[in-house]
Amino acid sequence: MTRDLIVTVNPGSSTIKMGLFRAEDVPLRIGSATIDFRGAPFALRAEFGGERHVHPLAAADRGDMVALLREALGQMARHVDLDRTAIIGNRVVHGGDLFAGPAPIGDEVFARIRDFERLAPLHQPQCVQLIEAIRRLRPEVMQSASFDTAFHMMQEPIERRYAIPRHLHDQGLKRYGFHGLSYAWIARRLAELGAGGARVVAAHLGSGASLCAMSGGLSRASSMGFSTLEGIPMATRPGSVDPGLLLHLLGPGGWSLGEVERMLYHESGLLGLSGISADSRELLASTRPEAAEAIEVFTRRIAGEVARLGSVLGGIDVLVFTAGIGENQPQIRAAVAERLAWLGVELDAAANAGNALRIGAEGARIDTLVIPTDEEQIIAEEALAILRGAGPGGPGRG
Ligand SMILES: Nc1ncnc2c1ncn2[C@@H]1O[C@H](COP(=O)(O)OP(=O)(O)O)[C@@H](O)[C@H]1O
Ligand SMILES: CC(=O)OP(=O)(O)O
Ligand SMILES: [Mg+2]
Repeated sequence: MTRDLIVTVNPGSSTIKMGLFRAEDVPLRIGSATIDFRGAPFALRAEFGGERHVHPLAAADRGDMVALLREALGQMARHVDLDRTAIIGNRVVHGGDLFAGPAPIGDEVFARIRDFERLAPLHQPQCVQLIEAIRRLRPEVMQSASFDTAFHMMQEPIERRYAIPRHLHDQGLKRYGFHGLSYAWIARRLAELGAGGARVVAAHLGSGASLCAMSGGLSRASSMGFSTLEGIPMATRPGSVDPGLLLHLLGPGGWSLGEVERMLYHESGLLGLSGISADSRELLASTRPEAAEAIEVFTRRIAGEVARLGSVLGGIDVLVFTAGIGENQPQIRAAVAERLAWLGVELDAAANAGNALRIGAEGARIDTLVIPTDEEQIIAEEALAILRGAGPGGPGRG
């Protein structure tokens, strides 16, 4: 049988997004499926050949990834023959400094991926469970890992330093940055649009959110650092907070480490600020002042980070919005743009309302773009490179 399919698996904080590609010279997407954890029962939203399907899933618990994945693959197999799968490409959020590119997942690489579980507790454990579940369900299929951190490894070393004692940096307590697969896609699209040489700040605003300064198609700085907590507020994460606040909770406040961790990963951000919802769509639809306040903190912090990243680049030519919120929420883009008018950001209201590619006003000093991200395409291409033995790899390949 010809094995001509690539399956991609992208575990995010609120969804697992899967892609199906035909292994041509450039992998061609033939379908998508998303396991959505927002709302019960869990559902698989799929699209094959332009047709959309919603399959409710019986599995009600993220804890049993084998059951969940078995069911999801079973539903997908109604649309496509999964026995033709040549490789499954996984998004792995944290690769530390060990992986500058994709790697085939053998025992050694898998062990290294597991070492980073504590550093990305919202993502890495789920990703480890998925890799294990695939090994159980499809042991004959090769798996590859595509790392969020890899794209940022080209940053100048000084960008990756915290102002803490040098020996801690040497132990790996440094800034890594995430959403690199998304930024790699954005960098490629910018090159296609003739903006490959521009000084760019890209804002990936999804459930997790970060910004990246890029020039020459490379990452120069990121708002996220050591873990997926730093930077701007997110759906349920606060972004940067004064570390003194955490010391206070852990000391005089009497909180346990687990309680602090839960607050930081699950109870803060838009959810914590509003007390209403982690979903920006619900906050924009709400008339409650707490909802407006949450959106305002979010947009102020995004604008502040754009300005900071601009200082790394020595100026900004292009501002890019991407991911769930960045691609679909004109009000949020408009509020950020308004705060950056002094820098030369100005939107065309109609283009912004229509989520157009070019949303900047004619003649504005900074071009503002909406570029839909495609992490799955990057994962599929890296998986194909691994399959063909051309991937750069990490330690202990295979
Ligand atoms: N039309 C939309 N479709 C999906 N998500 C949207 C839309 N509009 C806004 N969003 C926001 O985007 C977020 C999800 O973004 P996404 O990039 O898919 O996140 P993740 O990959 O982290 O799960 C949701 O929390 C929601 O608030
Ligand atoms: C790194 C991260 O926060 O990812 P996501 O936005 O997919 O949750
Ligand atoms: Mg995501």
